Amino acid sequence: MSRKSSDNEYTLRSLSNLMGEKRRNAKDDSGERSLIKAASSSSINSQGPAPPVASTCDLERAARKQFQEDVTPAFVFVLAGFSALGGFLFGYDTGVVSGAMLLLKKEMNLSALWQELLVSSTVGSAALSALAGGVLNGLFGRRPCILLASFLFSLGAIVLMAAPNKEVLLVGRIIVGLGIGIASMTVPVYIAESAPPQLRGRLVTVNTLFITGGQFFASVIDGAFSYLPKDGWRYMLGLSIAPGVIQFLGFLFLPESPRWLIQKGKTQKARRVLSQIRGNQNIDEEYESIKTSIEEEEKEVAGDGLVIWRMLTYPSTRRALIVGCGLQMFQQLAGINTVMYYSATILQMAGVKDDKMAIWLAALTAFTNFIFTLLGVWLVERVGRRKLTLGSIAGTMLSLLVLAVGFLLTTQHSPRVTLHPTDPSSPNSTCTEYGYCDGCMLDPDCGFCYQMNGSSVGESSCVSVNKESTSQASWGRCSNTSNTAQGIFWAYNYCPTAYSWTALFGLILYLVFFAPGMGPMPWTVNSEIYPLWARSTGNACSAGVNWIFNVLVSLTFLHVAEYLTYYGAFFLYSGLAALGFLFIYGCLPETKGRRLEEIESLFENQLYQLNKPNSDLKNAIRLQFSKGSRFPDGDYGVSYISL
Ligand SMILES: O[C@H]1[C@H](O)[C@@H](O)[C@H](O)[C@@H](O)[C@H]1O
Repeated sequence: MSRKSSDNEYTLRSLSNLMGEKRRNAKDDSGERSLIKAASSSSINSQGPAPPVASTCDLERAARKQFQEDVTPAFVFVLAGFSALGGFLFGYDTGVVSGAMLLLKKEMNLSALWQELLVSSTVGSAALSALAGGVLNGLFGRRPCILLASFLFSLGAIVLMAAPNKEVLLVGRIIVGLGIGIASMTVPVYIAESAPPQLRGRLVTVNTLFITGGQFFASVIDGAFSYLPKDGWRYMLGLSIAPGVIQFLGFLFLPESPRWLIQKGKTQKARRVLSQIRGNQNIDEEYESIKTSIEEEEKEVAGDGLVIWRMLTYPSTRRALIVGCGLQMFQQLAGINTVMYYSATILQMAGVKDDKMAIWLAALTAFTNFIFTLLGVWLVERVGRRKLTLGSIAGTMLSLLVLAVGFLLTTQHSPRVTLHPTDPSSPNSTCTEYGYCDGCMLDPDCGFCYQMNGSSVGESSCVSVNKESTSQASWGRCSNTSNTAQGIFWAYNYCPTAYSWTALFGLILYLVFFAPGMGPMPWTVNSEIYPLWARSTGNACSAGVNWIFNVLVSLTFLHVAEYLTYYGAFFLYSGLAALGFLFIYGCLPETKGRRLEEIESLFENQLYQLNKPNSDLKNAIRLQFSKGSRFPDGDYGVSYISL
């Protein structure tokens, strides 16, 4: 018998067992029951074509529902929820700092260098601890790492809340960063290793939903506490203690990953944990398959040396590592954090004049990012990782083009500077020399002060910005924000033109496309593509790459914008997203519905595997149920029954 037909037979047997199981469990008088019965009898009776009693989609839906009822005890959701608090803290602590900084720089009189230090120290230490997290995960397991991360989050929150000076603040931000790095690489792995295959993508993606949820919550807290006359930043930075402590307490009771336990030879404990997280399911088959694959892995990759070195030596893990790190790199190169950071300005450009609104507008952007990540949670098991990521990066690339064209149009229609007064406080200021708003707005020391004449820009000047608060000029008509009532406006970082709305349109389009795919998929895919022996190291490297490129992109954005102008910067990001598309198209296989132990094989002969998701199972079903009737194209998400 050929390999292919024996595979099909195996799949059919699994299908028929599953259906048989369902038949035994099915309740009287259920429509689904008759579907399942018909399916199972035709599976067992493979003599000739069965009558097309029901569409394959109905069958699949029925099977999916029944199967999920059978195998998904609530415990898995509790476990994923507590773990994803790590994602929430990642989002909260990276998001809250922008609002806190507005208050801190006034209260502590922070120089630009200190502001920069307080923001990037967290991302920098996250990069280091993500890399170190690989070793910790391998040695001590996932649970102690999550406990450590939540301890660091809570400790960091206390230090930040009580900080008497900027030096202590810096220590607090570094501690929090160490927590973020460890959580960012451990949580997806822990969820992926505990979830049943048909829910794995969805549950890991929930972690990114929590990241964007944390960012949204942070922006709301920033808005709310910005009204406090004093010490608002202490609440902003300290609030993360609550989820940190909840996660810590929860993880005192949650179990270690069963796969890590099996790898360490703690087989009894592993069986206990598997039974706990699989509820009434028989765990023997899953346990044996994990154990066998670990034993095979150990035989194949036996040897000393650093794991990273062994990963680079084996073609399949090398490819997986390239795919994982590449995805994370392109996620950041597509400019998500720049776009989010710059969103308030983009919205102001589009005509929102009230300065106090800026902080709430940033919340709106974070909310869009959050809501569309939810779409990703819904889509990931329906369309699969590959299609979702490809669609997302293609849309991201187009939206970046729209943003670039929007900025190009605003540059081309940049208003003239009509007045050139002398700055009384600093007569040598170069601001007043700019001829057009465009040059003025690219200079970080200057802003554009203008009067509206109906719908067009009237008298205008370029003057120096108030260093304390960029929402007003240091002198003249725009040094008093109440002048807006008389039609006098201050534009810092942007130029008012009739085309400004195009950038807003680009921003929304960007988030709609980025959030469901490029936001979560790099994390989700990385949690599943490495074999167990390489999983901690693989995730550590790819999370490290994510953080390193995060720092790089945010630190270089203003310089890039200065050299290439804003539209040039967005054209550049769009080009990078196009490269990302080619990379993903060429390298990312579909992992949906497969057991973690099967996924390594997808990287063995990449070209063959890329477009072959679940084809054996599809063929099997097609053979059994659809002779003579059309089997629609596409992936049905039936793969979870390929036991
Ligand atoms: O997946 C997340 C998410 O997209 C966040 O919004 C972003 O700030 C992070 O950098 C990214 O890793």
